[in-house]
Amino acid sequence: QEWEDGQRKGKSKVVCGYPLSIFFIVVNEFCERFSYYGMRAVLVLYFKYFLRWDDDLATSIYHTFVALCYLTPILGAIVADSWLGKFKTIIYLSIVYAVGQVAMAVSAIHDITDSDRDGTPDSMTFHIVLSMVGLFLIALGTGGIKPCVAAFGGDQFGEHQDRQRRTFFSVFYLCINGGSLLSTIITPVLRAQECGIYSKQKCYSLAFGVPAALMVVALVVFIIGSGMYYKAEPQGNIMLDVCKCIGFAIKNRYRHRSKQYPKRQHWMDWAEEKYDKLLIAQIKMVLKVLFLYIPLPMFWTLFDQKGSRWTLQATTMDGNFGALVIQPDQMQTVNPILILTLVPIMDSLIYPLIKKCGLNFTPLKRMTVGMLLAAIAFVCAALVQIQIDKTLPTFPSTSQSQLKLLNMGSNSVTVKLPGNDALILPAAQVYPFINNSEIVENQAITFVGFTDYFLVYFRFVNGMKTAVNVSTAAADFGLIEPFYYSNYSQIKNGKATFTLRSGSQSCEYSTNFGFGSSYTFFIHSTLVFGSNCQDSVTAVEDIKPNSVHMALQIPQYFFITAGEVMFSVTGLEFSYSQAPSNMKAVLQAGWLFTVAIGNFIVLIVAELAKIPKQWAEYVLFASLLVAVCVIFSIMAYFYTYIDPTEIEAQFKKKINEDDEDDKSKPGKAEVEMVKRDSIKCHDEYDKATQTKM
Ligand SMILES: CC(C)C[C@H](NC(=O)[C@@H](N)CC(C)C)C(=O)O
Repeated sequence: QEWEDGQRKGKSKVVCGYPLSIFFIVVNEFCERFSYYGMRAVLVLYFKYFLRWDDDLATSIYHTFVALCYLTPILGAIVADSWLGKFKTIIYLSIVYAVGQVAMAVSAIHDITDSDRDGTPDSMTFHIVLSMVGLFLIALGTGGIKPCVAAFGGDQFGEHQDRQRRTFFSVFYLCINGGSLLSTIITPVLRAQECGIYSKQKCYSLAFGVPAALMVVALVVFIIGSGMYYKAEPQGNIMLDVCKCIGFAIKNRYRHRSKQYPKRQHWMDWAEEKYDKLLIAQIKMVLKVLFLYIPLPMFWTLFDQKGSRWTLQATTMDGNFGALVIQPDQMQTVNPILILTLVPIMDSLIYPLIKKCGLNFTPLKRMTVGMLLAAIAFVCAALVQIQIDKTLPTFPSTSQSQLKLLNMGSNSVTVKLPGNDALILPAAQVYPFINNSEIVENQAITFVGFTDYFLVYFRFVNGMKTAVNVSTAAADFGLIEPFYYSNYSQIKNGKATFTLRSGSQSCEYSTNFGFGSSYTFFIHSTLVFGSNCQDSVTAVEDIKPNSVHMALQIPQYFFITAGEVMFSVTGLEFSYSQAPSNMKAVLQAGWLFTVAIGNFIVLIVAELAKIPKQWAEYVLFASLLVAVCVIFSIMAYFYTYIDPTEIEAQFKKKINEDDEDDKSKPGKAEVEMVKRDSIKCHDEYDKATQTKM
């Protein structure tokens, strides 16, 4: 260890107690996350509008890609810990990653296959194949380097630099969020530009090109620092050894299942006959941590719904912040913004304050609190949803029908529907009606999945005896025959002025459209062209404008982000500090694997539970996380913190002593030695694993 610390000191300058080398690592992470999140921000739109895929295909491919990005860390970690070492793995996979990003940028140049120069690619297959290859390379690169970069950063600190290493992981997390925040703001702006050689189209190539450039910058920065890094050597095919050792322990245990054989302290001790004591101890450390990871995916299940359920929730809310109008998906940037403020507050204020109060706020306690905060976030989301539901229109159930009765005449009429009381409908009025008798089954107008949050649906019903043309300054919505209605059309939210025209006569009607609303405009038979037609048109709200303000989502974002800081930042460092030296990247990959499983749980629970009320689904997720949190806290209570470096040092020392011993006393009975070693090993392992949760 001393030798390793000496190596670290010799390699890199120390600035304020921190090795200078970590500067290159955090800048690399910043650029890499910019590249990843920037590309991801426009990916679904690229699928939909460039490749012309439908929503379902676009969403499925998007989620498959994200899941793949969290599965490939295992591959990267195995390559790093067993074969190439972290440094070379990062370099090689970063090249793969940058090539993938360039492939994406090239795939988005429509001019390449646009031989008829009409602005659309002629060979979509070329663009699809190239972008899929690009995405595969990106998933391999980003996932592969992810566990290596974090662990490589941790490696730069010596044994007695725990505090500095903890700070490094916090800064590392800040860089992740700084990079992602910047890119999710910048790349949509780049996408909105128009570019092209023969014809101008939305500039996806630029939106992918800038992230590609940032990945190249990330690689160059990492290479510049190469002379300063401490590079731990890979120690052979460790994963294969681990699998073989576990397999042997299980087989050996089974062979000696009879009562005549004395029990051993740990089932892994059954590998002692064949395997190195150090390897067995290292496997024990890893298994203990992996066991503790079992409940963790539930946190990510809730966390990753920011991008899906919470964004959909925002589409039913009012994003008008005065001078600023926020798009539903832009609300997600609240998370990195809060990370950038909460991480320093936690590190420099909250944690030291808790310490001052004499409380031992251990990593596992922090993670438990983080889970509870995420559950609280979902309770907040449920409360907001209840408010939204109050403002939503009542849609008929599957056994009901919805009618809208329009009295187009100038006198009131009495309407009698089977099984209902008679009702009087005044002249020029509309009466929405939900009927239990199935007149036309389930005939409600539902607007699921607005194509654009800023668009509003409207239609006109013509109660006049002459045909009427409806137009705005920007569009003509066509002629509506007498006593007939137009199809629904879309218009931007805000104020709109319609021109109603019959022959050479016209009049104007103005109204205001709120976010997410839908209207039926009823033109009265009494309308006189040439005069003001404001009073001769009745606006009926099919769907009320969104009235619950998006700011109400801030508390849920606050709690989920506070939870993330306690859970994720701590978990990242915990996974590093509790891993044996030769399996640091592997445990980082195990940590990221919990994210992938969490994403699959979202799909499974949402598919199986099929809860009709969204607020109830939020409460279900919150309850599941609380239940999992209780299990986790019990498991954490029995977890004993270890110092892998110390354990490994003791084992190495003992093995050296044994070697000396063997040389001086040749022919000593092997069985005797195994027994004694086994006892010693347990003592050493126990000594080094003292602290509980
Ligand atoms: C799963 C996480 C460890 C991934 C981490 N994400 C974040 O830090 C988020 N707060 C970023 C935000 C933009 C979604 C990461 O490494 O990307």
